[in-house]
Amino acid sequence: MQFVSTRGQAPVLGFSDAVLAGLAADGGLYVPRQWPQFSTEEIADFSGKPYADVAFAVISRFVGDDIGADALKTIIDEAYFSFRHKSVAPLVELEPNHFLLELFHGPTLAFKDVAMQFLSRVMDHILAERGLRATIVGATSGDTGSAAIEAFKGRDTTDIFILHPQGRTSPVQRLQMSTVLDANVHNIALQGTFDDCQNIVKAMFNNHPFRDQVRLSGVNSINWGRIVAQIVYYFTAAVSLGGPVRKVSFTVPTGNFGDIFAGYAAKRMGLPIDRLIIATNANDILARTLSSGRYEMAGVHPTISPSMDIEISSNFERLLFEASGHDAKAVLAMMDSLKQSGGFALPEKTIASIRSEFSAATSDEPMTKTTIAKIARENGYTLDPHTAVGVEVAQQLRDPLVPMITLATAHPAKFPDAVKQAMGFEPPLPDWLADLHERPERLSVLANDHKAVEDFITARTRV
Ligand SMILES: Cc1ncc(COP(=O)(O)O)c(C=O)c1O
Ligand SMILES: N[C@@H](CCOP(=O)(O)O)C(=O)O
Repeated sequence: MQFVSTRGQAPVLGFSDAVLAGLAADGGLYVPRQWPQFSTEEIADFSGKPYADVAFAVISRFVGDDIGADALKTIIDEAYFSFRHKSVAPLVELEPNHFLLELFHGPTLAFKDVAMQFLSRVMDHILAERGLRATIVGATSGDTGSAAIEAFKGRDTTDIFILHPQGRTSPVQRLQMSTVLDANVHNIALQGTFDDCQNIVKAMFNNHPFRDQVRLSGVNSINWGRIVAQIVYYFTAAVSLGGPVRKVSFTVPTGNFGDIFAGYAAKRMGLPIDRLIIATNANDILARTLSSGRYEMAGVHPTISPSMDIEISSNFERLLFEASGHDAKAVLAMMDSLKQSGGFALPEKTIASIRSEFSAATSDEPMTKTTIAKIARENGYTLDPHTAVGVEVAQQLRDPLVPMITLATAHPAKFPDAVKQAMGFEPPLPDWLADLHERPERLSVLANDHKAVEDFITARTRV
């Protein structure tokens, strides 16, 4: 399997090299040159199989010969062993023909665990085989960081540096990161927004001498190794509702577009999906783009769903590449315009292609709070604020005849203040995190300055 950059100017890589690279050398994102295909019979055969077996079937198509089948199987089995639900990603019926895909049964209570538990083991395997160490960086609005730190803590092959926007995560999210005191873990509270954190991460990848010196690698969904693991649950969910014979739709609370892009990938691989619905919070750049055909930055506002407070939606670049028929020149022009002027117009054919598969809508702050309260009252289910954005949008746009699966991306206990505002009480943390607020913290506050972050990393990495 070969991976190409969305900007067309970086070397074509195999799976292991694409995973270690994170971001392509030309600033683009790696995507498979061709989508592996599953026949209707192969998809039907996933029915009733353990999650790890479906994961192996899907992921091995992308890995090719880069990792032996036995080693890959062990990596996948170990990755999902730590999940507290035997199905890993169970479906719960919320209302007739509307289901929640619970993705928060991993160690840090968010969907990021599904990919991160896999990615840390794959990276460890590749680095150990090559006798190398790497410096891992990541930008987080809260969940990627905690999942990455949990997955990489204590590993011999990596030092991990996670940037979060100071004061803009929930306290539980911050503590899940800053109370991990392993020597290879470094938390940076950046004086800026999530987009500032992400820009610094991308700038470090684009600083080639620095990138080579510290052997930089990334854990955000710009890394194909994240997306590949997220494709799996689209298959397991659809199959348990009658797929591939019956089409289903998905609504995905969206920020960086990694999760919904994984759904798009599943569709390209043969999974019959009717609509992919992008659910945005008040930071609605993607909903505006679908309706106007222009991607236009307008400033990020803090919301009660902070993990989606994002305006530079990185993986949208992957969709632009696909929807423009792999036109890397057109993607480069759009990304240049975004950098220069904060926006770009999508070519008519590209936006038409996107609209043929995706819809989008917004749940603003009052709507999200009302949805949390209403679903608790009428359905007896406590939603986290990100999932509530998804549920509200699914209810706005769904076709009642097509099963709708809304991705439940986090556990409500990660966002106690938001849930309390809506319902009047705080959902309790699970037992293993009950003393989180008493644990000692370690983090470093840094200015929103690319050079300061590079200096911090250079002084601490053990590559
Ligand atoms: C709880 C939660 N929901 C939704 C999202 C949005 O997912 P994505 O960035 O893949 O679009 C995030 C952050 O990524 C998140 O942490
Ligand atoms: N919401 C994310 C932002 C980063 O997204 P990623 O999927 O690209 O890692 C977070 O929780 O950090």
